[in-house]
Amino acid sequence: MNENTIVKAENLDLYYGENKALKGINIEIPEHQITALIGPSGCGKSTFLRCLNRMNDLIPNVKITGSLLYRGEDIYAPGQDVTDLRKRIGMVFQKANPFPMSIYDNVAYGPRTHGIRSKVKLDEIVEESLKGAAIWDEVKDRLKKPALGLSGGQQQRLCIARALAVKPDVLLMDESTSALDPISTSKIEDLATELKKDYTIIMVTHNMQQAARISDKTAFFLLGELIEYGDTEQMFSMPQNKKTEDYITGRFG
Ligand SMILES: Nc1ncnc2c1ncn2[C@@H]1O[C@H](COP(=O)(O)OP(=O)(O)OP(=O)(O)O)[C@@H](O)[C@H]1O
Repeated sequence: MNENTIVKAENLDLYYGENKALKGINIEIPEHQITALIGPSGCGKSTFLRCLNRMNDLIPNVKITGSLLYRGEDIYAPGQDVTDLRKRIGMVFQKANPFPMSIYDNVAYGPRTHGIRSKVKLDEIVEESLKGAAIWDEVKDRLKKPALGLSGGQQQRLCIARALAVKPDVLLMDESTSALDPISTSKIEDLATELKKDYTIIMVTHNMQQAARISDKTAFFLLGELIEYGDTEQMFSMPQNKKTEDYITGRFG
């Protein structure tokens, strides 16, 4: 295993009932980089992402075989503490999903769940997380106002702040900009680039330009298989596989 590998899958298969959605995935994802997962609809990108913090546990009839390691630790080990795993591997979804409560309480929610009660400490975490998500200046005077009153782009950055508040190690982003306008998208892209200093980011995107713009590594999935994985620059300039080339040049997908 490379020394900077944070996530490693070996022969990972996933079945939804009879349907095999991931087929023998082998990948080593490095820390402090942005890894983009690309591929046509239904090829298994979100399924793979959800394996990493065991979001698939919530779906009935899922069977997983092979191995999936996070910092050398088996994500699917019987004794795995899933709450703790999800604290370390946080997720931001496609659609912003703030809780129907104040901006402050949205961000303080995770730390409170993990037992932090001190107001001074919570104030500090809320400010730090909102700054980390590049939304502090826009909301600092309305922290007690409902989060649902924010614009879509602001709500998504709030969700990123909420994810950062529990100090995760890895941030999973599932098409987190697909519902946003170009300005909000560009803010979140800048943010992701900024955040990789402190976090590892693994993102699903349908936007090829986005993958090319901000990711360091790209993984191309097709029908449940990982077809090609490597440095983004190399993949977009000189793909090794004909199927990758066809996809990134827009010949299918
Ligand atoms: N909850 C589920 N139950 C059963 N099958 C599912 C479930 N979620 C996904 N699948 C199936 O698994 C396969 C992969 O789906 P997945 O959502 O991972 O693809 P994707 O590449 O993320 O697609 P998209 O880009 O459209 O989000 C598809 O055949 C899909 O129908």
